[in-house]
Amino acid sequence: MKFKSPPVNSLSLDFITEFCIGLEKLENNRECRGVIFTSAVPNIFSSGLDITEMCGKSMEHYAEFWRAVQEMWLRLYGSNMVTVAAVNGSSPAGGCLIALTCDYRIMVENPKFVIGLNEAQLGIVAPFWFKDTFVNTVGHRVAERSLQLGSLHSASEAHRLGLVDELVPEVKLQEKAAAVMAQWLALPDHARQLTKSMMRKAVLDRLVAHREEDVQNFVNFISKESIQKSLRMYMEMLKKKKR
Ligand SMILES: CC/C=C\C/C=C\CCC/C=C/CC(=O)SCCNC(=O)CCNC(=O)[C@H](O)C(C)(C)COP(=O)(O)OP(=O)(O)OC[C@H]1O[C@@H](n2cnc3c(N)ncnc32)[C@H](O)[C@@H]1OP(=O)(O)O
Repeated sequence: MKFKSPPVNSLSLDFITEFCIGLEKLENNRECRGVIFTSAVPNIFSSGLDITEMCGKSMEHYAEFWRAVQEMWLRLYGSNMVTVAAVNGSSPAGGCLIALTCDYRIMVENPKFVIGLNEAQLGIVAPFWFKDTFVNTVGHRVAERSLQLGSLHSASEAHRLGLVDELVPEVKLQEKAAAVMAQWLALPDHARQLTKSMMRKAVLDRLVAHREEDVQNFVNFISKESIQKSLRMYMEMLKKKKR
C-alpha cells in the first residue's frame, strides 16, 4: 500500500477512511497474506494526523475524526496479515504510530529523515494506546523519555533505540521489505496469527473497552482554547519555516 497524498501524506479523515477501506479489502482477500506500507511522496512517509482536522472544527467533527483514528489503529494493530513498514521518509507522530503498529519496520538510512512521537512538542498528549504501542516496541524507559521530550529521532538513533528494526540504503528498501515479508510468510499462518494476537490482545482490548471514553477525552482536550492556540501556533510555525 503506497501512501500518495501530497505534500506530506497527512492523515486526514479522507485519507484514514480510504486506508481503512483498503486494509479491509486486503484482510478479506484470502490470497493476500501480507502488506508492505510505503510512501509515494518523496522524503515523507507520513506527517501524522492532519492538524487541520483538529483545529477550528466542531465537537462532532473532532469525535468523528478520532473514531476514524481509533479504527485505523484497531484494524492495523489487530491485522491477521504480516505488516511491514518500509519507511522512506520522515514520520512524526501519527506517521510513526502507523510504523509502530506494523510487525516490522525498515527505514531508509538518510540522516535527514526523522521519526518519533513528538506530540508533547505540539502541546498535546499522545493517548494511552499510542503509548502502549510505543512501549511494546521499545520498552518502558525509552518510551517514557522519548514521549516526555516529544523526541524526533534520526534514522540511526531510531535504529539504536529499537524504534526501527533495520536501516537500508534507499535503493535497497523494496528488495529488503520483500525479503522480510517472505521470511515472515514462510511460517504457518495460524501459528503466526495466534502468536501475534496473544502479544497484542491486552492492548487492543483496552481501547475497545474504553473507546467512547477515549473519544470524549480527545474531544474535551482538543477543544480547549489553550490547546487550539498551541495547534494554531504550530501550524503558523510550519508555514513560517518555509519563508
Ligand atoms: C489527557 C489527554 C487526553 C486526550 C488527548 C488525546 C489526543 C491528543 C493527541 C492527538 C494526537 C496527534 C498525533 C499527530 O499526529 S499530531 C501531528 C504531528 N505532526 C507533526 O508534528 C509534523 C508536522 N510537519 C512537519 O514537521 C513537516 O511538515 C514535515 C517534516 C512532515 C515535512 O516538512 P517539509 O519541509 O517537507 O514540508 P512543510 O513545508 O513543513 O509542509 C508542507 C505543507 O504541509 C503542511 N503540513 C505539514 N504537516 C502537516 C500536518 N500534520 N497536518 C496538516 N498540515 C501539515 C504544512 O503546514 C505545509 O502547508 P503549506 O504551508 O504548504 O500550506
